[in-house]
Amino acid sequence: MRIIHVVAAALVDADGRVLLAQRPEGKSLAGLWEFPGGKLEPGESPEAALARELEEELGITAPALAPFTFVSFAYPEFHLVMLLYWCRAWTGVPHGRDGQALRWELPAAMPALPMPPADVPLVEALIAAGR
Ligand SMILES: Nc1nc2c([nH]c(=O)n2[C@H]2C[C@H](O)[C@@H](COP(=O)(O)OP(=O)(O)OP(=O)(O)O)O2)c(=O)[nH]1
Repeated sequence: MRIIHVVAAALVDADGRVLLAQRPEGKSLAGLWEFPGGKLEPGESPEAALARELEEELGITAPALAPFTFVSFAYPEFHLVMLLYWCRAWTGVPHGRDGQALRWELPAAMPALPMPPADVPLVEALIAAGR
C-alpha cells in the first residue's frame, strides 16, 4: 500500500475561526475545502514541511506550530496519514499564492462544507476542542 504523509495547519484567529483553502481545479479532490498544508518531502521533518507549505501556499511565516491530532484514512489509491498542527501566531497576511480561495470558519460550521472525507475526524476534534 502507498502511504502518503501530509502535514496541515489549523490556523486560528482571535475569534476562534480556522482558515480553510479550496483545492484548485485539476487536482484531486478539486473544489473541496481543506486545511492548508501538503506532502512531506523526503528527509523533511513534519514541522519544516508545514512551515514550507504555509510560506508557499499562504505567504506567511509560522514559527510556533504545536501538534494537535492526526488522521489515518484509506483512500482508494493510497493511505493518508495527516498530522494536524495548531497555528495561533504567524507573520504576514494569509493569501492564496496559487490563486486558491480562502475562508475563515468556526469549526461548528465545517460539517456543512464540502471537505475531503479524511477531514471529518479532524473537524470533530476541532469542535470538541472548542467545547
Ligand atoms: N493539505 C491538505 N491535504 C489534504 C487534506 N485532506 C486530505 O484528504 N488531503 C489530501 C489531499 C492530497 O491527496 C494530500 C495533500 O497533497 P498536496 O495538496 O500536497 O498535493 P496535491 O494536491 O498535488 O495532491 P494530489 O493532487 O497529488 O493528490 O492530502 C487537508 O485538509 N489538507
